[in-house]
Amino acid sequence: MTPAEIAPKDRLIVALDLPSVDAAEAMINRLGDSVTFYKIGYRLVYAGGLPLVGKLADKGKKVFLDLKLHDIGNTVTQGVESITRLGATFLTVHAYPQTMKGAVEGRGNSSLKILAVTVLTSYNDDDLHAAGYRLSVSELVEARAQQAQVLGVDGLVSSPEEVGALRKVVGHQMHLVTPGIRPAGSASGDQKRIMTPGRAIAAGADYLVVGRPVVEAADPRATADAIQAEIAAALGG
Ligand SMILES: O=c1ccn([C@@H]2O[C@H](COP(=O)(O)O)[C@@H](O)[C@H]2O)c(=O)[nH]1
Repeated sequence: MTPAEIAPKDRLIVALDLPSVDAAEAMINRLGDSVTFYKIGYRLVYAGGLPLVGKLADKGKKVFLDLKLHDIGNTVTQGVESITRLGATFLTVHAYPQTMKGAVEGRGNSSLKILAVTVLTSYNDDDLHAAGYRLSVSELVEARAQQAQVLGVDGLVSSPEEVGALRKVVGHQMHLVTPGIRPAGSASGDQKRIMTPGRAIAAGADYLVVGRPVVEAADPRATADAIQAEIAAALGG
């Protein structure tokens, strides 16, 4: 599927960052048919949520498994080989060359897509420097994107701020997936590189990941519907 063919509704990925499988299932029921794509990350996986990947896939939902793997290449390859059997659509790894190479090998010809996390959206230039990097966020994101593309990675996770530049680097062959999304007026929390849903789509993002603004909303379904309407409007729909 080319980016232009992705339906507006399917571009919203709701992060199920909830404390238990029961809480996640309750949220999925509340969101009903308004949300088609979910992200499962550390919080839910370590609370016993991994089987939800298959359950959601069986219900026709897509799942982004946000495990952000990073280890020696052989271990990553073997881990990803196991993950190909779970039914997820996307899996994240950190954008280090050995890690990305191992993940692409492990994914093989399966339908699982590997996304490389370029620079976490909670980091700014000062945070990168404090972690020992000499490059700015935008320089490191672009360098890692180039490496990811050469290694055969399927997509990139970045903030929406980098999406315009990334399109010039990787064209339309890679999925661009952006957390750091904040509807106007919502709290940024620990996110430092943020954009509204409409601006992120206009910048060229394929998929938007939204957690707290939806799952902590008084009315999660109405919030998800409003984000999808903003996405459709930005696409000219
Ligand atoms: O760079 C990254 C990579 C992953 N994430 C994840 O996305 C969601 C965002 O949640 P919000 O509540 O909307 O901030 C969360 O699960 C992160 O682990 C990211 O934020 N930035």
